[in-house]
Amino acid sequence: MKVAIIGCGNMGMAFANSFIQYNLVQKADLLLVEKNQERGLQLQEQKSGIVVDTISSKISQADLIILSVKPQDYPAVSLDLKSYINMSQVILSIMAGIPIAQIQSSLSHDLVIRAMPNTPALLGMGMTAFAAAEQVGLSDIRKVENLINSTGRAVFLEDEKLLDAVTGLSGSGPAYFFYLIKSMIDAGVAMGFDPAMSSLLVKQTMLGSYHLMQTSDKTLDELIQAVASKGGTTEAALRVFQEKLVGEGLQQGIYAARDRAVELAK
Ligand SMILES: NC(=O)C1=CN([C@@H]2O[C@H](COP(=O)(O)OP(=O)(O)OC[C@H]3O[C@@H](n4cnc5c(N)ncnc54)[C@H](O)[C@@H]3O)[C@@H](O)[C@H]2O)C=CC1
Ligand SMILES: O=C(O)[C@@H]1CCC=N1
Repeated sequence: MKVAIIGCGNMGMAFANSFIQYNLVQKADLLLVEKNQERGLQLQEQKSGIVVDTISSKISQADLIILSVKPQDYPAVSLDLKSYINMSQVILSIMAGIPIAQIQSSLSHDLVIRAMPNTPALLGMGMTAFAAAEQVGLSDIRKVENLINSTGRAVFLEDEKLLDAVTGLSGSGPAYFFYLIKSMIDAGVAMGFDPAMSSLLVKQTMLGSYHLMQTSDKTLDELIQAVASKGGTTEAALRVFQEKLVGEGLQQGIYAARDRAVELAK
């Protein structure tokens, strides 16, 4: 399969490297279109594929074209791409917010799949949800799903609109996790630990808790109760979280991310 990736930053290359690692795409069949000169040179040194800096007739040979530029850069990309695209090519967009219909009309092209991955894709541990235009056949959906599976887990959504919620939940989700960990490490430092010790205490706690959650029969509420002794320390912390509306704040943040995804299409 020949694949072209337009925009070879964090996510574009997370995808490219997974395809190569699992032998789904050969390096000779991977066209990397990267506008930034410095980044292009870096990719050339890494020998991950054929690196070019502009969209040209070379792209017409690709079976699949992945759009992984920032949504704000898409209008310029679509103007260039429109002249080279051919009818049988499948477009896979991982851009936040931009709906399938908008991509179809800007490229005058039917076969569009839209996906929302996240950065653990760099390790093959990503979570991606995707939806497809009704014109895309099952065989093309399967091919794209196989590729996405090399970056982690994939779920197909019948309702494309939910992709904005996915963006707020799992697309941006890694940042929320790191934010939480950082806040805990900062609290450890404020209580007198050096940063390395605080980091160890927090990260191992999160790792162990994740595995406990995944292997236990208990619900999340029951797991919380198992830590929070009556009249004990955890209860004291949870009371403050409730007073400060930590849970609600987190939820409001997630809705704001979802709403921003909707705005990015405008
Ligand atoms: N970073 C993340 O956690 C996630 C990002 N996304 C989406 O993935 C897309 C890319 O995000 P990142 O990889 O984080 O951004 P990035 O900034 O790391 O990569 C974008 C790349 O596109 C290149 N570029 C811009 N205009 C170009 C053009 N005309 N031709 C060729 N290359 C061009 C830039 O030089 C840059 O290297 C965005 O649309 C974002 O919404 C989706 C899920 C998660
Ligand atoms: O922040 C963003 O816009 C992108 C989409 C999901 C994660 N990063």
